[in-house]
Amino acid sequence: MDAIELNNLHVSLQNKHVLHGIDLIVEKGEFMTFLGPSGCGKTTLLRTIAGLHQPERGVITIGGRTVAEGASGLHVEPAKRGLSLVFQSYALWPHMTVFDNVAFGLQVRRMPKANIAESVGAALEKMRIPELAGRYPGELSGGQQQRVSIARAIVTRPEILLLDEPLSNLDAKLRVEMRTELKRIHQELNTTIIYVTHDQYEAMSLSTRVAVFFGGQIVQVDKPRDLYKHPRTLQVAEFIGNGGQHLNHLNGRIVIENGRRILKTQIGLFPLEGGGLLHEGEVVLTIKPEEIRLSEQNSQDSVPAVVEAVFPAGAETLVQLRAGEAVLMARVMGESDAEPGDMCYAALRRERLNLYDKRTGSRLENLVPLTHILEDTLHENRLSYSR
Ligand SMILES: Nc1ncnc2c1ncn2[C@@H]1O[C@H](COP(=O)(O)OP(=O)(O)OP(=O)(O)O)[C@@H](O)[C@H]1O
Repeated sequence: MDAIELNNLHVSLQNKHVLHGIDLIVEKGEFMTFLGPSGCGKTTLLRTIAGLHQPERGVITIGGRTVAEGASGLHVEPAKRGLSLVFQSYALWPHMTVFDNVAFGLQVRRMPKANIAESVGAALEKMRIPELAGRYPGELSGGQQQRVSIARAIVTRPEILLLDEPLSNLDAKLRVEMRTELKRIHQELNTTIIYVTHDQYEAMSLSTRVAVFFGGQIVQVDKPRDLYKHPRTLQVAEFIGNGGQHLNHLNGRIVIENGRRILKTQIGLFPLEGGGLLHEGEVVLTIKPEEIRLSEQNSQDSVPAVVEAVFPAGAETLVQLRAGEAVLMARVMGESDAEPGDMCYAALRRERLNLYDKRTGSRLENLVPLTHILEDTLHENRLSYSR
């Protein structure tokens, strides 16, 4: 059974229409991340699932049970939805010890004292902080407080754990540490997790699937690697992976010549395979810097290039190339011995190129993979390409 099903959810807050028709199925045991820029509605959706907001339209089903319905006004209260919510701000009670903070939810449920002690002990153990039981929140570091807030959320053994940017108040080192902990907790508890973040790295490294939000809508739901390989829109492509930093964009045009569709770009001509966009039109070709390989050898998939600049950055080196009329950024692992002025070939991974309709920003899914570049037309192309 699916853990959560959202059907055509619309949510307004103080007369502001924040969520515009959300459809989503979260499967049992998933680690689903809501990813998107600030203000796109991720937290609002999380809180609506938790029962802190009521949708004006649409239906929320948790474990097969309808817990909210806009049309009828049905609203199951948060405590009866079988889920726990962890806030960015930890929200611990300062006047209570760690033990009492974690025990609170069990005391409310009138669990016998001995069982409470056992459950709290197990939750603190799971978060690797049993020695902190007697301390007050004010005596803890940010990372320790966040561990306590997660212990408090898992102590009731919820079916579903909702985490709202739980790592955003932690410093970089603690974030890495807690990310590892969250992955472990998910594997050990096998709980369904919904996680809100605007950090692509967190989303990619933790999730089984990622839902990408823009402007109150979900624009793509995919496994991290599929999202990375084939963002569905240009907007998503720019947001994913380094926030789109250095993503190479090439303007191009699809033309039909002798019954064949040809993509004309500043770096060459590409014959196209597949369906989609049957007419001629303006497109954008995106190439990730890590998918350009520098080579001394020419090949079917490479274009001649000149090194313009080299930017060593420790674990990787960015190499700026000029290919035809275009500037391309390539990312090379480790050090590179390339030097400005070097002639080389930029080999492209064809299956990783993405083509987008320039007008709508949508990916032309059926037009990839591209077949090899027509080398004999490169020269002609440079002369004839015009936007
Ligand atoms: N209580 C509220 N009343 C009115 N508008 C609100 C309220 N809460 C959020 N909003 C608005 O709803 C929109 C979505 O906010 P939300 O907090 O869900 O975004 P988010 O994607 O989680 O952003 P962030 O990453 O900054 O937390 C924003 O434009 C915000 O200003």
